[in-house]
Amino acid sequence: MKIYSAEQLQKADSLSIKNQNISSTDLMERAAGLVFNQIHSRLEGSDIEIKIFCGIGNNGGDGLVIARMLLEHGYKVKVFIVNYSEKRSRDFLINYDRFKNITKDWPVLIKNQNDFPKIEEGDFVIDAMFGIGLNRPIEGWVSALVEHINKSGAFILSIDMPSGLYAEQVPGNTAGIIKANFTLTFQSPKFTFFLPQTMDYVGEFQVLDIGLDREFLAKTNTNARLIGKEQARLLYKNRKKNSHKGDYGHTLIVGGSYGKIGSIVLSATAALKTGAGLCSVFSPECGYEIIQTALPEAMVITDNQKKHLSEIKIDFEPDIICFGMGAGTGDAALNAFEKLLKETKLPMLIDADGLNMLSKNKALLDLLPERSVLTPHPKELERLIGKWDDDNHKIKKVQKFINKYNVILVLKGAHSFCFSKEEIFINNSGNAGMSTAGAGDVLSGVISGLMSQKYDPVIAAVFGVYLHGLAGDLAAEKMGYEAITAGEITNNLGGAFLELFREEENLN
Ligand SMILES: NC(=O)C1=CN([C@@H]2O[C@H](COP(=O)(O)OP(=O)(O)OC[C@H]3O[C@@H](n4cnc5c(N)ncnc54)[C@H](O)[C@@H]3O)[C@@H](O)[C@H]2O)[C@@H](O)CC1
Ligand SMILES: [K+]
Repeated sequence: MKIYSAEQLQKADSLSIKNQNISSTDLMERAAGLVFNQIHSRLEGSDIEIKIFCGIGNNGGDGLVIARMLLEHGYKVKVFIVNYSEKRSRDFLINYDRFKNITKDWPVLIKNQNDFPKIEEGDFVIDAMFGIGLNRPIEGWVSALVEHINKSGAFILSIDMPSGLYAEQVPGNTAGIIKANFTLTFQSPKFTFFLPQTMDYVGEFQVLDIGLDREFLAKTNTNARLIGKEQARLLYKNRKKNSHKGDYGHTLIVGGSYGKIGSIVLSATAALKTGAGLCSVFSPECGYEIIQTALPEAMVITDNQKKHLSEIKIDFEPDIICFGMGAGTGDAALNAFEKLLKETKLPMLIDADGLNMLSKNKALLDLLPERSVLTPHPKELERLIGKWDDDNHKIKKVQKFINKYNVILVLKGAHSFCFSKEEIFINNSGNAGMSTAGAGDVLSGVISGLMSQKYDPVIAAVFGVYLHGLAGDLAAEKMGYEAITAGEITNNLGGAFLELFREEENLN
């Protein structure tokens, strides 16, 4: 799903009005109608009082239409107009009058702190103060009102976006942003819904398709795209009936050190469970029995050194080399890595201590084979590219880095971001139970397994991250978050492939 910018959505908005021969008021009615349906289907006529805070632009206009529809369906509604300026939008004014025409309980104007209403824990609040039109931080008493709402303990539903949040940029100051429990957003999720600094303001979100101009949306390129099941399914490559293990490639996993052999076992298992035809593991000598016992399907080659890597000698050509898990960053391992980089042109995935070695010796970055995949978590990224001021700055730095070294970078997080030169792919699978030791090793194995099957490195990264998250979601369904271990993610990879093609039950 493409993630459009506020500017693109505004353009789509005006084009739709022109091409569909409707007024902007009609479009507002349509958008608000979809919000009403969602609320109505959940509240089912409940007699709870709904407090709606409307701004004076079109987000506020949406709020007024929702208020009218709720009132017409018998809900108890109290509308407050956050009257921060006299520049009311045309559609706000039209809907202000329409609302006043159907009730004697007219909206209450809030003009300063003295007008704040009482909001209690358990209240239901709709936030329709600001949407994509916000172009500067919320200040003064409006910011105090946001705090007042946030502190109330009420359930907060934001319309289009939490008021105070921008669509693309992290605000300099996070005071004055609504902390929503749920956000119903129009046409496209907004980029800030996925950034670590701002995602917590959004709560859960749902996208409502308000039918903006299809042609414009289809031909408009976006900087970022959200990857859910529908998008991931399209990335899957069928296995042919007439095939053998050689058709699915040979993954070589290189890493491990004394006490950290488990990491490469996890990666190798995940590569095989993702469909690699063959998998070899290169480890220090101490890994030999452990790997052969834990994973009889893998072949094992060992270093001359017992406890750490020192020289990576192999007498075959794998399809992908996955390097770094549990390898440590000692001089011997660093030399072995440097020699490997100098000698190979094979596609590579670099993870964990492989990334730390690159950070320790930046000259090695120039030796990376083209379109290698790097999979850092935030700390590893910071070592690699240096500190950043905020999430937008971080993204700019990553983009500069991947262009300079011609690599693909997966930044792991609650929503992992896959950076390619062309686009950012934001992953929408996975859960907090996956924050567990070894989950990253499994991810490297999954992506390597796909690369060995000749998935393009960008697709392998995007698809691998999605599958890994989906396997974690399946694990969570069976055992809850806390009991998920890295091995459980791997155990659910098969289920994740099946889940990709399971049709959702249509309850409508
Ligand atoms: N673009 C679309 O696709 C559609 C938009 N709709 C609604 O319209 C919203 C956008 O409406 P608007 O463009 O009127 O803008 P908003 O309602 O988001 O903001 C109101 C106005 O306040 C002013 N403003 C910005 N920052 C301010 C600040 N810090 N303090 C005081 N005033 C400030 C701006 O001039 C802006 O026009 C969307 O978020 C959505 O809710 C829907 O009605 C349906 C279709
Ligand atoms: K809002």
